[in-house]
Amino acid sequence: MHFIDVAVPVPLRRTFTYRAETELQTGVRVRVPFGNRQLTGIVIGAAATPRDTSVNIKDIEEILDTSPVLAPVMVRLAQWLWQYYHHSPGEVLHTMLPVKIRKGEKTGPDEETYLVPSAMQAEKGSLERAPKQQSCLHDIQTRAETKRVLTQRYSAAVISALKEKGLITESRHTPGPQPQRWLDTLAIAEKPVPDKEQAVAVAALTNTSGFSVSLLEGVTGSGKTEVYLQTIESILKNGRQVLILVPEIGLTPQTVARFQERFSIDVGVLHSQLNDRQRLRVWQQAKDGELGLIIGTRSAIFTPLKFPGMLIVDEEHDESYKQQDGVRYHARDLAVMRAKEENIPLVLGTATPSLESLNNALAGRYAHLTLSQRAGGASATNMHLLDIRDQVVNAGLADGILPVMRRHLEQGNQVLVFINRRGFAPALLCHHCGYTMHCSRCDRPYTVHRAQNVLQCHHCAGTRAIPKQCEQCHSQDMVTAGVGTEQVEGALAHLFPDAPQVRIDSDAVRGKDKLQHTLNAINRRDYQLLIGTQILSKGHHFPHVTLVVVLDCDGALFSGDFRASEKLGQLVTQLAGRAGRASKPGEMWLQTHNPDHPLLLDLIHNGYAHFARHELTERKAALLPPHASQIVIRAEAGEAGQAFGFLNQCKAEIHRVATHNPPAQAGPLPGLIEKRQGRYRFMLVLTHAKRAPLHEALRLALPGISALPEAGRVRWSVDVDPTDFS
Ligand SMILES: Nc1ncnc2c1ncn2[C@@H]1O[C@H](COP(=O)(O)OP(=O)(O)OP(=O)(O)O)[C@@H](O)[C@H]1O
Ligand SMILES: [Zn+2]
Repeated sequence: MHFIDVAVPVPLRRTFTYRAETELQTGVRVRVPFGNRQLTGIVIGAAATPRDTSVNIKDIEEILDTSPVLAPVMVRLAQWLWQYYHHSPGEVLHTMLPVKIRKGEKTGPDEETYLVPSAMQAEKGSLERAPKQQSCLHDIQTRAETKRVLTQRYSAAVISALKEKGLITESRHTPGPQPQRWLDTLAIAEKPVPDKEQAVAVAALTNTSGFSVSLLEGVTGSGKTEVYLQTIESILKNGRQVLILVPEIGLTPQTVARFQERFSIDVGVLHSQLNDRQRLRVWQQAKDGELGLIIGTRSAIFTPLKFPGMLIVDEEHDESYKQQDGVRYHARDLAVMRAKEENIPLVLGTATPSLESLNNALAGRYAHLTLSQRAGGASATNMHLLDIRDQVVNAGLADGILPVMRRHLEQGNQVLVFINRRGFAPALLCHHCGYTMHCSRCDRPYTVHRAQNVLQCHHCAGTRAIPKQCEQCHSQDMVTAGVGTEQVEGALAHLFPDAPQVRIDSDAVRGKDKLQHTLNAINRRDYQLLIGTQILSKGHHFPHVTLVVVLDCDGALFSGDFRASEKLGQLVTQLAGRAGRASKPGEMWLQTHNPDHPLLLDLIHNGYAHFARHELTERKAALLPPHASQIVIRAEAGEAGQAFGFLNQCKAEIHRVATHNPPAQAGPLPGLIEKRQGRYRFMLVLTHAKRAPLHEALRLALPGISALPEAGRVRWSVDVDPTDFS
């Protein structure tokens, strides 16, 4: 009799012991009874023989796999995840596995129709006048191919001719795995000669074996992608797989095409818009070692690899790597654990490192590679502050910026105007009584959207018609306050009627294709004026943009979020990086009411590298991450007192159990957005200079917290290494 530890899909923070006739491999799926249900679980390992064998330990009912769906490395990663993020194993596996695997469905590819050579031999010379048929027959004879693939290569007529001649037949079966299939087509296309720093980086990364983490800190346009391309060349040639993570909106067809074109291999692509079947297919192919290269967003970090060679996290500072619900994991941190478990190198690339990664590099825990020059002779963007105090400002545009814009437009170049707010205006108010139209579920002003003619709440997405009169005093004198992209677009159309313009925000470019078309049109120079939000700031290559204007950066200087200045530094630097990427030099102007602010001055004059190092010393002085560890417990409820009360009880419980070396507890504090969708939001912030005692305190407190009667009444969650305090 064997006792087995099984992770089952329930929200409890523990695994369960079952009995099996035989020993079971770690990572196989099993059907187990749970209460009066039957669930699909994953074998985590052998369990200790229970001390009290009289407790009713149930039998495993069915073993679903002959080989594990999760390799031992991935099982260890899962265990790390549920311990580190204090989550239930069930929820962790839910996050890690494709839906169809979780549901206990059959793994492996579906049956396919193959075209195979028949026993009949072609008569000599019979295909001489049909070269297409000859070549098709040749393909079929040399390699088993599916009908699907062959009909992409040959016309239906060619295939049916061969069938009629009795030279080929159809056969249906499940394809066996074709490990390292990419080696059949792998070829290296023409590539630029790396500059000195690129060459050093490529050499350093190519010479590592086993586990290591390297921070590749390369200014925007310095050719980091080229470094990845040249580094993974030898890895792919050696039959090893490479997994590349990119930010949510950095995964464009151009990115994928760049890798495909360089290597002439299939690239497995994983993003949130795939359906379950597509996702399972890539997952399975990667697991069978058929795909050499997989590029994906956050959750692609869970892709199994049969021949792991290297992990790359591009734009490692990007916020989209942190999941903000369920298991709130950070894909970059997970990549470090994954690389360690797989014993392979990890590359973290960015122009604007997160303070976490920078700190690790400066402390010598990560190798530090730098690219300080732009590639191909492009020069760095010049940055300037525009003091807009006492200036006339119209729709967010100060008088002083207009001649600068005109100069660039007259030279035929493109100008990018950045404003981080979509819609026409962030508020609608009554000019008579001052009443502001607001969403009652979130207690926040509605944003005015002129294009759709609605008011929209940006916190819950709720909409309503734009009222003709004030709800409070019935005056018809309703005015907007503040500026959004739509308003800037309208104003620019008046100011520069000859410059074709395009707006790029999530309203204007819904869907992946729309964004793609717009980006292509920009690079075809269909537009001269680009007005956009965050979407424009990341990774895109705009060779004709020579001027970037940031309409407002003052908000971030006075934010309640201690990461606001780091984020501002990253945003401004990435935006500056969109200008002057080709032969023409670029410049950037930041409109501000605070031209003497030391933060802005440091960023403008000394660049992000200096700015970030200075931020690190500030964080150290304030005992904030990465010089301390944090965990947040959040709670939401329809009544503010309920959420607040629950967190107070959490605080007391932590205080009770963490007698030795306890964490500092701040709160309960209201979230930066106090109310959302009718629920009040509070948080309890735990901070400790050391990670281990912080986690230990929470681990000890969680059973007591979960048992609180309030725990069943409020919506609460644990967020380890929080990045978002909204
Ligand atoms: N050694 C080189 N010689 C000539 N051109 C190069 C070289 N390396 C890269 N390039 C070109 O320079 C441009 C920028 O390179 P790449 O996209 O790799 O930079 P990046 O650092 O990833 O950019 P970013 O972080 O700003 O998105 C590309 O057009 C690329 O083809
Ligand atoms: Zn709302």
